[in-house]
Amino acid sequence: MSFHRIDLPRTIVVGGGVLDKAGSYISGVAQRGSYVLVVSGHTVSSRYFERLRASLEAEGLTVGLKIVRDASVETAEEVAREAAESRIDVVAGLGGGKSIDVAKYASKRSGAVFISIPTVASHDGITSPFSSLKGFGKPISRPAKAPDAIIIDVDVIAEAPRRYNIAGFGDLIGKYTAVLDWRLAHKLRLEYYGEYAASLALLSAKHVSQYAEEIALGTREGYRVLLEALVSSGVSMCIAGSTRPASGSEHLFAHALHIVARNKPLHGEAVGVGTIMMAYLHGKNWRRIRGLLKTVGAPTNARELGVTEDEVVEALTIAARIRPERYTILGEKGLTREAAEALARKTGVI
Ligand SMILES: NC(=O)C1=CN([C@@H]2O[C@H](COP(=O)(O)OP(=O)(O)OC[C@H]3O[C@@H](n4cnc5c(N)ncnc54)[C@H](OP(=O)(O)O)[C@@H]3O)[C@@H](O)[C@H]2O)C=CC1
Ligand SMILES: O=C(CO)COP(=O)(O)O
Ligand SMILES: [Zn+2]
Repeated sequence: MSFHRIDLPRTIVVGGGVLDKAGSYISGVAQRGSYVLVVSGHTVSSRYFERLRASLEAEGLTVGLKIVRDASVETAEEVAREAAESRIDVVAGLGGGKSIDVAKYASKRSGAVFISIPTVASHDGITSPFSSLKGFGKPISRPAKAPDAIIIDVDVIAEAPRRYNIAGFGDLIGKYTAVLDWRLAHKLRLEYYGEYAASLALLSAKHVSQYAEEIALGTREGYRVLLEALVSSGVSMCIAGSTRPASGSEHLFAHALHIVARNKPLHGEAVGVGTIMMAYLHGKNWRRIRGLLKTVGAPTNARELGVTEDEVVEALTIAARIRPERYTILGEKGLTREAAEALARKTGVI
């Protein structure tokens, strides 16, 4: 049997106000005197960094801050270099997917402990052992490491703009088609397929679908369900050893749209709309996917995404070329312009 290694997150703390006790929760992975580099964005660091710093310093840790604007390969390499040169013991990602991906990559490259502290429920990179970076004209997924600790303050998540938290629902709905694509690649290309990882990813999509109305209301219960599902979808990537269970043709569309769109939608928003169209191509109930997205108030068409019809069609035609090694329902050559336009019209995306 071929070698397959699974690294899982070690400690997960979820609850109200846990940001102020972060230092005590990471004492198992970082000793007193350790140097912690917090990687964060402008908005998030101005709101939450001082609270995090106080809680870490209270446990005898030394704390620094690195503000990042993007999750490009260049930024991730720069932070990794700084972390290695300054002999950082712990890298903590505080923020959305961008900050967490850069921190995760830097911790892997520098050999530091990695702490994931999401401030929005917008993506499942919270737990995944991969960093999705932008570079060389297209997105790339780099192996990084599963978090040594994840600290999720539900009060912070509840304060985040609703649009970001609803995007997390879109990222999760994407697992319906991601898993279909993975099975297809297994059948047509004999690609490794793990039933357990696939089932776990699918479970996260089903779980949030069942609670769509609760999530729409923005209740504590709704956030709890959303966060549980994001964490377990990330675990499915740990188990699979790739992002396959969580990323298929709907993600290729989202990545392509990120490249061509002038106004870039959120990752999870684009994934949600991609899922409607890819479910149609798979012969599945795409109207149900659209209905679920509508229930939570997520975008379901180009106008709501803030992109043009032409950008949607363009993204559909280049999607298969974004990651040629990842076989999906889009096939090897992808869609012609005519087929792309017909698909987007048929599903009401344009
Ligand atoms: N590694 C993986 O497996 C995965 C990675 N991803 C990646 O994650 C990214 C998507 O993540 P997403 O979070 O949508 O995007 P970003 O991290 O790009 O954006 C999040 C935005 O929300 C702001 N923000 C975060 N928290 C708060 C808060 N509490 N209050 C107010 N504003 C807040 C941030 O501000 P600021 O930055 O200014 O602080 C930032 O502008 C994509 O690059 C995607 O590829 C997605 C899924 C899985
Ligand atoms: O977004 C992801 C899973 O939700 C990660 O997938 P990618 O490999 O497409 O970057
Ligand atoms: Zn995603």
